[in-house]
Amino acid sequence: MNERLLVLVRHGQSEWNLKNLFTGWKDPDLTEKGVAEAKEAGRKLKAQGLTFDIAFTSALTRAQHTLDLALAEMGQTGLPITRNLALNERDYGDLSGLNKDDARAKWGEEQVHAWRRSYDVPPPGGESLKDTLARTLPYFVQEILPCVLRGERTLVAAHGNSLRALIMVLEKLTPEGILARELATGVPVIYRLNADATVASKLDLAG
Ligand SMILES: O=C(O)[C@@H](CO)OP(=O)(O)O
Repeated sequence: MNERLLVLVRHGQSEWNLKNLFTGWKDPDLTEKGVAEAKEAGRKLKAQGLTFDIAFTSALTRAQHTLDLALAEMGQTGLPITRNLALNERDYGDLSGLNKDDARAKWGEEQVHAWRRSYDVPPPGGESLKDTLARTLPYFVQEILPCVLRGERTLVAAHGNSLRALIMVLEKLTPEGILARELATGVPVIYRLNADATVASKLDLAG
C-alpha cells in the first residue's frame, strides 16, 4: 500500500541549546539529554508500528546523530540516508554563539523574538525563515517529496527552523501562523499525504 508517510523530527537537545546560545550553522553535538530524546523518538516511532525506507538529514552533527540514534532504536540501521545542507538550521549570522538572554538584554525582547520567529526579519548577517524556506523548499520538492509520493516511507531529521519552514508549506500556515509555532527537541510529527501532496493526517508525538 502506498501510504505516503513523512515523519519530521527536530534533533535532540544540543550542547548549545543547553547553554542557551544561538546555534545556526555551528555544529555542537547532542547533550546526554539530547541522546536520550533521540532514542525516545525512535521508541515512539516504533511504538506507532512505523518503519522507514529512506531518511534525510542536514549536514550538521546534531541532526545526523539524532537520526542515527532513532534508527538504531528502531532496529533500522541499514537505511539509505541522504545528508544535505539544504536542511541545515537557519544561519543565525552575527548572533551565532551569542547567549539568547544577553541578546534580549542588548536588543530587547521584541527584536530578538522577531529575529527568532518572524517570517521575514533576518538576524544581522543571517537568514530569515523566508530565506531558510528559499533553500529548504526546493530540496524538499525535488528530493524528498518524490520519495514520499512514490510510497517510500520517509524520515527527516533536521532543525527547529528548517522544519518550521517545511511545516509552514505543508500545513499552509500564514506568516502570522508560523510565528507561534515551536518545535520541541526530539518530538516526531507524523504526516500522511494525499497524492497531490496535501496533508491527509497529522499526528504530533509530543508527550
Ligand atoms: O539557536 C538556534 O539555532 C535555534 C534552534 O536551537 O534557536 P531558535 O529557537 O532561537 O531559533
